[in-house]
Amino acid sequence: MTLNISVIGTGYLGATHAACMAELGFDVIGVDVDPEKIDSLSRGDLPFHEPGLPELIRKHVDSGRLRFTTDMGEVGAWADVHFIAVGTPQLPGGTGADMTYVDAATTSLAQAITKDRALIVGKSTVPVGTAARLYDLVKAEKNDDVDLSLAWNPEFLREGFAVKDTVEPDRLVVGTRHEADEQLLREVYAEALDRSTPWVSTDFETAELVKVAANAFLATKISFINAFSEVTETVGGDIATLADAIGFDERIGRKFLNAGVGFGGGCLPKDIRALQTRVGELGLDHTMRFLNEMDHINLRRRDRVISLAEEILGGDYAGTDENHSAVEGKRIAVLGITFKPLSDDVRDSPGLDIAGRLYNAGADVSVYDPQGNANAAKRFPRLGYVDSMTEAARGADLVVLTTEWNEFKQLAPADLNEVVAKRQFIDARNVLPAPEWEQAGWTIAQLGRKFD
Ligand SMILES: NC(=O)c1ccc[n+]([C@@H]2O[C@H](COP(=O)([O-])OP(=O)(O)OC[C@H]3O[C@@H](n4cnc5c(N)ncnc54)[C@H](O)[C@@H]3O)[C@@H](O)[C@H]2O)c1
Ligand SMILES: O=c1ccn([C@@H]2O[C@H](COP(=O)(O)OP(=O)(O)O[C@H]3O[C@H](CO)[C@@H](O)[C@H](O)[C@H]3O)[C@@H](O)[C@H]2O)c(=O)[nH]1
Repeated sequence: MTLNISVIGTGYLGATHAACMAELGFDVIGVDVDPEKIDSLSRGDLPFHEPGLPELIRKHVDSGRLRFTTDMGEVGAWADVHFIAVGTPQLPGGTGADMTYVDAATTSLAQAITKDRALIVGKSTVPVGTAARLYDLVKAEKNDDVDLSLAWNPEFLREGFAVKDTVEPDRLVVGTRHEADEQLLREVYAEALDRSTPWVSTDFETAELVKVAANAFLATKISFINAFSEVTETVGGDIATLADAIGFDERIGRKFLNAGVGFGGGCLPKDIRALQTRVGELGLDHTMRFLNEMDHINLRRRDRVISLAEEILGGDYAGTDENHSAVEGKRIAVLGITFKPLSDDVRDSPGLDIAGRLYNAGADVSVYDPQGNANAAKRFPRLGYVDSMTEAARGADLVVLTTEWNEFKQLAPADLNEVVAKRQFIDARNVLPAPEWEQAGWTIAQLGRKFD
């Protein structure tokens, strides 16, 4: 018997998971409360940017193996395995995770299930203790005629590589309370298991904690190198060489040691905050206090870009008095508004934060991003969004590179020499060859390098 699969929540995670499950040969229905998203996906159109995913969605919508609906009743009567992939954003005005969506989705799903046997599988990133709570909730919903259970299977995909990470994950982690639930998940992931993908079978708490531990570790690596950036900016030295040199040690590794304007996105920042909040609720706030420092190091990188802009644009006056910033009235081009390349996601994006702060300080800010303009404009409509790098830089007193898209990494001084008003650049991702720019008459500041 082939399994029918539903995915509840069709955002970055859910739409990817649904399409990849269809690619693996299952019949899949994606469910969302957002009718516009469902209409778009039903036509085979992906409402966000993720390389390789539009082709997969279209392929399986056309083949009939992948459908989308807003009707929970439809999947309750149909699917054997239901993945929960709804959002767990930071609470408005708080630091903990907003569990409203996970709770609502799980409750309405459990009520809608009418099959004799079904398994609900949590994929969203949640505070430890959630799976046990939802397990009780789900069990309370059904009488003994229905064999309804719950498992936890956190997701580790990266935006920009979501399809590959889903189809060929580094590892699969499943938290279950029953052998039969684990066996069912082994059927779902049979293809990855055939390729000897590590299979970590564990309890609910470990499964939930593995996810937040992984993100906390990644955030720590980035902030670790960025803390050294603050030192090299003061004493001199080269942060990229330092990262290369420690990265040669296999115990450390070079990945996630790229110094720059730090981490953003819909995951790392909110997940380290939610983890601190959760351990605080458990009376263990001292254990994760270091993450508070990681968060601060990260946010200080954004401040550093603002102060460099003031320093460069202020000239001799170098900075800010009580009422005025040196960026006031200056034209600034911001290249890159997404939190990282290959995505249109602007959630907690360092580039958008910086562009907004420069605008609020009185600068005339012009923004170009290959994919992120539309999403950024929804959050910060007053910035000047344009369709090319050159348009953004035209007449600029300062160019700031905040996301390392390939087209920015390939930028040469000659592309902008005659376009800008002043040859002044902040490379907040350390991707340009500074000496070449200096030779072409540019003042270029890079994070992690001393700037005189
Ligand atoms: N984005 C990633 O790269 C990624 C990777 C791994 C894990 N995660 C985790 O996955 C979860 C989802 O993240 P995302 O980035 O896909 O979020 P998202 O905001 O892109 O998508 C969430 C979707 O859930 C829908 N939704 C909300 N309530 C619903 C309900 N009751 N029923 C059905 N649908 C509902 C929303 O309309 C939205 O389309 C989060 O917990 C996140 O931390 C995300
Ligand atoms: O050396 C580095 C590496 C990354 N970043 C920044 O860190 C952020 C996060 O990058 P990345 O982790 O690649 O993006 P996400 O798609 O948010 O993926 C993270 O968050 C997901 C959601 O939880 C997890 O599934 C992934 O495993 C985890 O990498 C971005 O702003 C990057 O610019 C750096 O500043 N320096």
